[in-house]
Amino acid sequence: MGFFDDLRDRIEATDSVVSVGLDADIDRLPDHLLDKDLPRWAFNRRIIDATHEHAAAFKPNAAFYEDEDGWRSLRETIAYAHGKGVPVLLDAKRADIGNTTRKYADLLDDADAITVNPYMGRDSIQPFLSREDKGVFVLCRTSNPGGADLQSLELDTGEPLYERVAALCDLWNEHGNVGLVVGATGPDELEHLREQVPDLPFLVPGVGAQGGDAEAAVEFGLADGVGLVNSSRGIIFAGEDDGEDFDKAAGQAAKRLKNRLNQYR
Ligand SMILES: O=c1ccn([C@@H]2O[C@H](COP(=O)(O)O)[C@@H](O)[C@H]2O)c(=O)[nH]1
Repeated sequence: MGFFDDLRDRIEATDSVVSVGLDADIDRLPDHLLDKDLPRWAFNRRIIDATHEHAAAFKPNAAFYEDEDGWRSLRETIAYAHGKGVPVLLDAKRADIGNTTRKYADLLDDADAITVNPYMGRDSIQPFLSREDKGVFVLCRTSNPGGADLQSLELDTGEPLYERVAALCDLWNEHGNVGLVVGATGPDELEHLREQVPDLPFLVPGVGAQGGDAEAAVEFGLADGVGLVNSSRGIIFAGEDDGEDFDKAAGQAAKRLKNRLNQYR
């Protein structure tokens, strides 16, 4: 079974396409966790306990773990999520010359899927693509305000660059393990891309804190029912205070998002 088969099973089991983003920003963790050995791990464990029944996947962003304690926290987090039966997508946005990417691809020894950057071309992500049982989500049309600066540049064929990325990803999808990252903040682009590549599942970030379009995320993000709609801060920092109940607030937020998205499935 490949990543997207596992994801389909998980979506069916939880009746959810929610990706819970584990962006465990050390500066936003409740004070009472800061004296723990690994505060980010302590935080994530409680978030996972509170949200896993609503989570089709967990998506830690590597940026929040890139120090010694961070990597230990991330490894514990991934193992714990797996213990709950939840796939883990590492949002790392990696790629480099092939020799270097071969090392980056070791990240997939722990995680089930990864986000990658396509702008160095196929060889720069080939070591990820070759991991047939792992998912590879390629940045296509990102959710940030500057996403259009390069991604929407018109090529000599008249198509925007992000459409060329999507077309290439369709070609590179030899093992059925490729998806695209397309932000919920660009519903028109989501719609065009779904028409262009009907078989590629999307990871759709940008609902929640970034104010993206949840209906479009679901309508166009899923390929034959498979895809992920991510919220990070809107779930894990849903608790407004610094109190003990931060995990309860996260569980409620994950359930609310699941129900909201399910209206459109
Ligand atoms: O286009 C993109 C690609 C990745 N992201 C990442 O998703 C989460 C979104 O967090 P929120 O708190 O829900 O805004 C975060 O890890 C981003 O780096 C994205 O937002 N857009």
